[in-house]
Amino acid sequence: MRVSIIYGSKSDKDIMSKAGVLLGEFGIEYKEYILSAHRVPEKLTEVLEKLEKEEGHECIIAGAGLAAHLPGVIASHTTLPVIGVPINAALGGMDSLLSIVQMPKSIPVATVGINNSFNAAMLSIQILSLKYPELKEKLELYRKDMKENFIKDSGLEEA
Ligand SMILES: Nc1c(C(=O)O)ncn1[C@@H]1O[C@H](COP(=O)(O)O)[C@@H](O)[C@H]1O
Repeated sequence: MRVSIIYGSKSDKDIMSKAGVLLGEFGIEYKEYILSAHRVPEKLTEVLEKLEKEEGHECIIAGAGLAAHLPGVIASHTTLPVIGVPINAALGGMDSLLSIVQMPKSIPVATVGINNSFNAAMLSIQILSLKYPELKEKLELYRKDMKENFIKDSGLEEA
């Protein structure tokens, strides 16, 4: 099982790398690519073709800031699920959020919160868990631990 993490500039790296950390914890193979629909459109098409057809990637996480066309353009080239991460490069990230979430009918991008690449990874894991039962088990365990830790940390045990 493989996931691609694609982002528009090396300036997005710190935010987007958090997705890889979570995927790694779940034992999911991933590859990071810095690609831009605006700056290297031909290269983007080339890589997309390869990652789906030759490398068997099953889900794509795509992050970009400013006029964030990258996730939408990626979605237009593939039927793999694309999860968009709006990045705060200006205007608090609102420009990017709106660019990513407001896709025209037929080409959706599942959009998470601004800078929330962690949730993008989580959603990709949930999507893959439909196909891989061992992943579903790990997710259920993750949720159980999260709940227990929340109860412990917030003092709810005593309540
Ligand atoms: N939105 C896009 C695209 C695209 O959509 O193709 N390519 C780069 N970018 C974004 O531009 C911002 C500034 O990039 P630089 O820091 O390289 O100038 C980054 O957040 C990147 O994702």
